[in-house]
Amino acid sequence: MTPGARAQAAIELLDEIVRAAREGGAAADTLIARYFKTRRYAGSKDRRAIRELIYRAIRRAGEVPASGRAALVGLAREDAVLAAAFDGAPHTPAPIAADEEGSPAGVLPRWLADRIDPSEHAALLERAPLDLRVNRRRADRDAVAALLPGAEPTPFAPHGLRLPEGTPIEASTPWVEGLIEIQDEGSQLIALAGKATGGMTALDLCAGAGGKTLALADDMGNGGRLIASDTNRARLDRLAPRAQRSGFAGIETRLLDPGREMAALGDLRDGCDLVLVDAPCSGTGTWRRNPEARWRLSPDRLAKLVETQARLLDLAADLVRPGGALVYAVCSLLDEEGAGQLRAFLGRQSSFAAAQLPFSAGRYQDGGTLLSPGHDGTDGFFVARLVRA
Ligand SMILES: C[S@@+](CC[C@H](N)C(=O)[O-])C[C@H]1O[C@@H](n2cnc3c(N)ncnc32)[C@H](O)[C@@H]1O
Repeated sequence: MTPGARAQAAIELLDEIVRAAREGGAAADTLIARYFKTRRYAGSKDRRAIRELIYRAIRRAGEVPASGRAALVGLAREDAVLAAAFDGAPHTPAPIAADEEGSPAGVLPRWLADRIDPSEHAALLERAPLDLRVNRRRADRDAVAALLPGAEPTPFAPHGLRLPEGTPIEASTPWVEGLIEIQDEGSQLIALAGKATGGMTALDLCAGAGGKTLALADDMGNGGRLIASDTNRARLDRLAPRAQRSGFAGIETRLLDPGREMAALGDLRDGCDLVLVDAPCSGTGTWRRNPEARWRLSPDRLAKLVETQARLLDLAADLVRPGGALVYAVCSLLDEEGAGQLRAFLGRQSSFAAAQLPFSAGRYQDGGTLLSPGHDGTDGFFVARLVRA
C-alpha cells in the first residue's frame, strides 16, 4: 500500500473508533482486527504502519475528535511526511486545506484536566512495557529470565519480569509451557497486598478473567479455598482455561447478579480471610494501554462507578471474618475512586482500619497507596489493605 492508502485506511478506522467511543461500541484494538480480517491485501508491514498511525492520532487527542480525518490531519500538522500522503490520488485522502486545522493536541479531556497530577500527564500516554508474572508453581524468575532475551526483573514485584513493549511473547517457550502470565507490575502488587497463604478462604469479588485470581492461587500454593466471582459471564468463563494452563485446580467461580450479589455469596458472610475488591472503575490508570478510553469517560459514568465501588466495598466488608482483610483496588488516578472512596468507607465502617502494604512502591495517600506510570512505571492504581477488628 502507498503512504496515501495507509493514511486513508487509518482515517476510515479512526472514524469507526470515534463512533464507537461516542456510542459505547467496541475497543480500538477489536475494530482494527475486524477491519484487517476483510482486507487481506494489507500485508503485515501495512497493518503495522496503519496501526501505528492510528495510535499516534489517538494519543495526541485529549478530546474525542470530530472525525477520523480531523484526528489524522491534527497529526499531519506536526508531521510533514504524513501531510505529504494527503495527495488526493485515488484511494488517498484529499489534500489538507490551508485552513483545516484538525483536532487539537491534548492529553486529557477538559473536564478532567485539573484532576490528575500534571507530573503524570506525559507518562499517562507513553507506551507500556510488557510485564510478566512468573508462575512459581512451574518455574522461578531467574530460570524464566534466562529463556527470554532482554528480560529484566520488575523493580518492585518479586515474581515479575519486564520486556520491551511489543515483544511477541505468545510464541515463546515460557508462554507455551504456562510458566508465565502477562500482568502489569501494578496488578502483581495488588495481588501481593492480599498476603494470601495456603489454608486461607479468599474471594476475588470482581475477578474478571482472573488475572489477579491466578496470582492469589500462586501465593496460596494451590492450597486453601479460592473463589472468583464477577457479574460478567464471558470474562469469568475465561478463567478456567487459564487456570488449567497454569496448573491451578479447584478455583471456584460464581456468577453474580448485579445488585443481588449476596444471593450467590451469602454462605461466605463473615467467613473470608481475604476479600479482594478490584472494582470496576474509570481505568484512568491504564490509558497508556487504552488511550481511546479517555474519550469514553463522562462525569455521569464516573459518578455511577463511584457509587458501585462504594456498594461493593460495603458488600465485601460483610464477607470478611473478624481479623480478616479486605484489599480495595482501582486502576484509577482519580481521588473519588481512590483515597476519597477509602475515606468514605472508613467513615462508614468503623470495624475496619488501614494496614501497611507489603511493598515499597507508590505514594501513601490517606491509608492507601497510589501507584502511577510517572512515579512507579506501573499502570496507575490506588490500593489499600483494610483489616477488620
Ligand atoms: C477492574 S475489572 C477486574 C479485573 C480483574 N480482577 C483482573 O485482574 O483481570 C472489574 C470487574 O468488575 C466486574 N464487576 C462489575 N460490576 C460488578 C459487581 N456488581 N459485582 C462483581 N463484579 C463486578 C466487571 O465485570 C469487571 O470484570
